Amino acid sequence: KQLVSYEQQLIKYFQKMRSIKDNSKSKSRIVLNILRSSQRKGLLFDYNLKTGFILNYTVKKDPQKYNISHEQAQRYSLHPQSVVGTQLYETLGLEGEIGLAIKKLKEWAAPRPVEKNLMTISDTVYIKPEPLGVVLIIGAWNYPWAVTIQPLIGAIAAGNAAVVKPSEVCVHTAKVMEDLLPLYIDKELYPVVTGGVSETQELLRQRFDHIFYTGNSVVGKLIMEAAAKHLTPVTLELGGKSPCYIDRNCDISIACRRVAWGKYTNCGQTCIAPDYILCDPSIQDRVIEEVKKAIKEFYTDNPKTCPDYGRIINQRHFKRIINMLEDSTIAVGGDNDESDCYIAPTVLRDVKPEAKVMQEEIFGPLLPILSVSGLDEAIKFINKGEKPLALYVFSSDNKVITRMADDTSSGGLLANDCLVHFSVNSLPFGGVGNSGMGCYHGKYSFDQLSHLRGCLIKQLNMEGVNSMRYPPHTPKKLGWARFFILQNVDLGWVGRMVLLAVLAVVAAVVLKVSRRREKHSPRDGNHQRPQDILSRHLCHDTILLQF
Ligand SMILES: NC(=O)c1ccc[n+]([C@@H]2O[C@H](COP(=O)([O-])OP(=O)(O)OC[C@H]3O[C@@H](n4cnc5c(N)ncnc54)[C@H](O)[C@@H]3O)[C@@H](O)[C@H]2O)c1
Ligand SMILES: CCCCCCCCCCCCC/C=C/C=O
Repeated sequence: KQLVSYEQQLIKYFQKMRSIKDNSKSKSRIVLNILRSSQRKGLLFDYNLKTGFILNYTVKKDPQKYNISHEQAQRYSLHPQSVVGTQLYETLGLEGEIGLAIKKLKEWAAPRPVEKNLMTISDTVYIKPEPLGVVLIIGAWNYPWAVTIQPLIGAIAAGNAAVVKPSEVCVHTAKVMEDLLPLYIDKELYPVVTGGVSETQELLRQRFDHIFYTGNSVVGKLIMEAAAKHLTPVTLELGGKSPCYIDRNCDISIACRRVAWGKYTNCGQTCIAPDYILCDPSIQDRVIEEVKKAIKEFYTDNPKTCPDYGRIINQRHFKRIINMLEDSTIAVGGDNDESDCYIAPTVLRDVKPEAKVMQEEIFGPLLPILSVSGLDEAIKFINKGEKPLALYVFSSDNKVITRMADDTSSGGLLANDCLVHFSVNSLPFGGVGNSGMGCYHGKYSFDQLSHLRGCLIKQLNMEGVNSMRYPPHTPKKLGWARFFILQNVDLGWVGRMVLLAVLAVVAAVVLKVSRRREKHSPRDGNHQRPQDILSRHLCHDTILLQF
């Protein structure tokens, strides 16, 4: 029944949409105008429930079609990962996010009651999440589905329209996205705009209600600058060098297998890949041996022919990464082939902080090891740099983990593993400082792309209670105000009813008493403390006890 009514609403809505004349100047302005007018119709929320079903249906019930896009992607080298790997790292998470949004949407979108003080005890006080309007989503190339569609799920759930701008670097994925998305979600509400820097800049000249950008920090600053012109809020999902401290006191073999997985997945082109290892020099050789073993276990003796080992996205990035090898000592790997954008899983030993590889985010399969004398020095080193997107610590000693958590700051912190926090949708995902601002995943995406509107609904009765805030202001009234405002209450349902009754009586009595006194005394005469009035006219102690 509900779906039929959505259907009817939609038919009416699209009829109206079609009648909107295409008279705007630029393409992006047309898109924005359409989105704005549709957003105002207030139909998005209902519509999105249905969209959610469709997306879910597509993913879960039509795997053949779903897989074809991956095979197609693979055929055109859309993504430098295996077909299965793409699903594991990219679309599995999306399925989870869609499922969660559908399951929780009503709960997330419902008004959220908040704590009240005595002043507002009889009012309805709540937060009402509402759509922001039109969101611009600018994706990056390294996990083009995950980092573009995941924010889109949040935007849809929160009732926004969204312009999706996939990265031009993964040119074929962008094309597939442009072709496929309109098959599943409405192209008028969620248009895909492809193109490079100039198209993105043209989009950025328009006024959006939120910009969700994933990419590097340099462009992040440009995005923020453009957004500032319209006071548009931004979410910046950036990168940086994510440190990995391996404590002497840990199972080095397991630690290194997990680090190798985190580093070499997608050929190191992961925003949260462990960028470099910090460890005591006494365990360096062991670390190298164990990482080497893990590389062989995951990618065979010849990673170049292993379908699970990726390639660097393009030759520009290939050259950038190879240049970083210049002043460091290779302990494992190092072989490469420019024509194939191949760089073997590589470990660098005894790396100095001044080395080239330590000057910027690596974003490739190089794993430098730097010596530190222990936890203190590791913390010092980490705190000298920018706040990273992820921070990894491997130790069997919980005190080491706690100290690392207490004495550093980063977007996320993971102990004894790598990457997996990205897949926990109850955790906020995002950076801090140079690694970004804002966060998403699960409910955090919904909240990030909603306006959390504070609402207080009062009735027009009980005016007596308000006299304490109306002029003339007197110390006596201030005393009452202090009493009513500073006491937060959470009495439960029964307690609230009792308190309400008591307050009504108090208010009535106080009002009556003060009116009688005002009749008999000058305007700013003897001040009496509220407590005195109470104790004289009511059973003071009983009331305080109830409070
Ligand atoms: N925090 C995260 O979730 C996350 C995820 C993936 C990647 N990253 C980070 O992203 C970086 C890699 O991505 P990238 O920046 O190479 O991706 P990219 O080159 O694909 O750029 C990202 C987006 O910015 C746009 N863009 C590029 N230059 C622009 C300009 N001058 N003006 C306006 N828009 C412009 C592109 O069109 C693209 O859509 C790494 O630093 C990585 O750590 C972060
Ligand atoms: C039981 C298997 C769980 C596998 C979970 C894998 C999660 C890894 C996530 C990788 C990161 C994907 C998106 C990254 C964006 C940044 O570049």
